[in-house]
Amino acid sequence: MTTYTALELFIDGRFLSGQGRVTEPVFDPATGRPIADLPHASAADLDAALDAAARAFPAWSATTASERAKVLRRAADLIRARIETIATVMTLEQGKPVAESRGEIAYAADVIEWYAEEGRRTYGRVVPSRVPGVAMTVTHEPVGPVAAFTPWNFPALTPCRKIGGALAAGCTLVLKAAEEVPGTAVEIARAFADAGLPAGVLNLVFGKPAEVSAHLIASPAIRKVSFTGSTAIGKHLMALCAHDLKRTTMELGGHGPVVVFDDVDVEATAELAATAKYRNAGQVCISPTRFFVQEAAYDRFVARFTDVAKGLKLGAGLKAGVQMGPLANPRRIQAMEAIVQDVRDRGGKVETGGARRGNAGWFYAPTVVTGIGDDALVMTEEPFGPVAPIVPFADFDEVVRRANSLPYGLAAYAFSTSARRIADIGAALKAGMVGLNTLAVSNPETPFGGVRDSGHGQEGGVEGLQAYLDVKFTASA
Ligand SMILES: NC(=O)c1ccc[n+]([C@@H]2O[C@H](COP(=O)([O-])OP(=O)(O)OC[C@H]3O[C@@H](n4cnc5c(N)ncnc54)[C@H](O)[C@@H]3O)[C@@H](O)[C@H]2O)c1
Repeated sequence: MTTYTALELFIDGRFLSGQGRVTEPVFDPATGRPIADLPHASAADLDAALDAAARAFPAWSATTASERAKVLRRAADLIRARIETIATVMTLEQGKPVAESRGEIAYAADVIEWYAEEGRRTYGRVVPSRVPGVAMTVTHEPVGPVAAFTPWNFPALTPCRKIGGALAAGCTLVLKAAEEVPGTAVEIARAFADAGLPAGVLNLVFGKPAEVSAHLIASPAIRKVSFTGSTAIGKHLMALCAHDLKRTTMELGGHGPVVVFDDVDVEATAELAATAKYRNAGQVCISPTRFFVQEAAYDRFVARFTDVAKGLKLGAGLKAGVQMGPLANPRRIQAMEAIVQDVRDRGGKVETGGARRGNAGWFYAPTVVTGIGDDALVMTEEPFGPVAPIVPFADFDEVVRRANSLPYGLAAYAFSTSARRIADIGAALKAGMVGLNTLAVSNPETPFGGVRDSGHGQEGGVEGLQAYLDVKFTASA
């Protein structure tokens, strides 16, 4: 019997159980059955978390960056030491293959460690003065208590990006993690508590998303909001933040174009693309999702991509050898059914998949669709699931126009052996992250974030730390 974890809130340094609180069930997406009850924070709990974050802020922001780094590094080490436990919890609640869970958790620990180090390098600068006798400096100060909202697709990495950046900068945090995947967030909070993080610096709450976000963002204590999720909710939260001009980081949806020119090794590129597309069952904001393949390479690309899709082993993520798990919630199943029905209604072709798999759980077959125009739903709406549209193109200018035609701008990719062409398309693609002859665009050291409807602000890299810092110019005579 595989064990899950005790679900609790974490407020002002204390773990609080569901006793006396409203709860909601958490499901195993591989079976569709409930595995635990999640306590919701009451309004009083949310106020306690806000109060704790506000009270802890003066002392935590005054702690030296190197002292903060020690706590962060200890938390990263504890997360690494507990990787098997946390990976099991994550796979049980989210569904992804346990090898993917392990990889994500190791990466999350690296992110915390990176922020610990980078926090010690927030130097500011001395500016050559125009006014004799007046010294001019630019320094950075933590923005204040932060409210953060994380989704269900990366239950460890996304919270750790926000926790790492905020804490390293000297901010305190109230985190509302996704209700689908609370166990991983609780395990992360335990690692920070065990690492000696002072009470109130990190608080973890759950509840009805709309109610919790409205409550937290309305608090004058909160000075910054960091959200990862859909564009529609991001816009809604920004409107709430406008009231008292809270700073925001918005990491929203994307629909990553992949442009494949006909001079590449077609089969190898198709294998790479398909493997990346179906990772985490396609529930990745930087997934390669709109495949534009030059005409001469098109048929071979579709054939090899489809072979990879057909060969993937589906199943519960804890089973050995499983390459793709279930979708994280039934909403994604409905979304896949709607976009594939739209393909059929338009006379498009389903090369493989196009249906649910199995009698239990939320499995959807790895799917490839062709024969559609750029106005098909699957081409205009982020699939956020295992459905891959592949369409042909003729020339450079045409494909640039089509790849840039959506309001999104998170990740974009291109493959060619021509150095000139790859440089040209890299410059032409409108996105916050561009992969040229690679699909790997996420590292702790590099900025992660989008443009236009994909949001603004970065997590990761120097920029990810600056997101939690205000700038102060001082002139001193
Ligand atoms: N950028 C990402 O990494 C990412 C991750 C997960 C989901 N998404 C987007 O979400 C869509 C599907 O996910 P969904 O069905 O959960 O969509 P959704 O829009 O209902 O929710 C997206 C996320 O926001 C949270 N949320 C919803 N309403 C909220 C509110 N009022 N205040 C604060 N948080 C709120 C949810 O708990 C969830 O984690 C996808 O199509 C994708 O665009 C993006």
